[in-house]
Amino acid sequence: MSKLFRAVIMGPPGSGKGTISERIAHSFGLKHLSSGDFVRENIAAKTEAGVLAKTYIKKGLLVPDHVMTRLLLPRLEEMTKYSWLLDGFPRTLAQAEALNSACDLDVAINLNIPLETLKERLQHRWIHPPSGRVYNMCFNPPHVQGKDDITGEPLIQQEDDRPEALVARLRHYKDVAKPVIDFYKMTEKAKGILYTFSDTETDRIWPNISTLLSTKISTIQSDARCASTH
Ligand SMILES: Nc1nc2c(ncn2[C@H]2C[C@H](O)[C@@H](COP(=O)(O)OP(=O)(O)OP(=O)(O)O)O2)c(=O)[nH]1
Ligand SMILES: Nc1ncnc2c1ncn2[C@@H]1O[C@H](COP(=O)(O)OP(=O)(O)O)[C@@H](O)[C@H]1O
Repeated sequence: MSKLFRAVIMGPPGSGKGTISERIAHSFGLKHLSSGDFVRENIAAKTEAGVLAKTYIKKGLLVPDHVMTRLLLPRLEEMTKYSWLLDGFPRTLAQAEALNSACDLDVAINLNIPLETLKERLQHRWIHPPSGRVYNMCFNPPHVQGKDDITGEPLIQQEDDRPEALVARLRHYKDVAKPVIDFYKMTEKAKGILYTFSDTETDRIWPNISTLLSTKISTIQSDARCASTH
């Protein structure tokens, strides 16, 4: 049986995690797990964690680590038979440590995108909340302006995508993300899996990520074949 492949993708708001995660899931057959989707599912299901998470999200805050970890780790338990890409978790050092003790990661992708690019992108981002589909008037516009391609339902712009809200979000992101990046650079078990990609265009970053994952996944599968023949 080929060894499973596990990866996380990290980056500031607007850096292209969702966009690139979809391409990775499609190209490599990995399950795309989004922490934001898990949060929304729990809110919709009115679970204890969901009700608590909602109070933080309404204030534009991150959900506390113990709530997020309690919400996410059991979901990963259900995925032990799958290769997956986790998007939106970890966002803090405590989350990175909890994930590291729960499972072995093969790759941690870090997107390093300039502030001006993030502002530009988020000003033109429109989403279809029920499905989470993401559009951008400059990058991947909907067929009909303001309407979701699949359902025709209205698209919205998120409150915290406004330029003035973004500055605060980015400052907070920088504060919490640096210890996570250092964790993947230095921790014995985790180090050596961090790959950072810096550019302003997803279409230039994508070939490099695709090459990295092709190499990593084929190495894991050939190692698994060798192990099974010995
Ligand atoms: N102009 C342009 N827009 C892009 C590019 N890549 C992605 N976008 C668009 C898609 C979205 O409307 C917006 C942000 O992309 P994503 O939603 O994939 O970013 P991410 O998931 O990191 O944001 P989040 O953390 O959910 O706020 O920018 C690009 O290379 N050029
Ligand atoms: N790993 C996480 N740790 C803490 N809060 C999280 C995490 N992932 C998602 N959330 C919460 O859920 C909200 C929605 O997440 P997401 O859909 O990824 O949107 P965004 O990150 O762009 O705000 C976040 O704003 C945050 O409050």
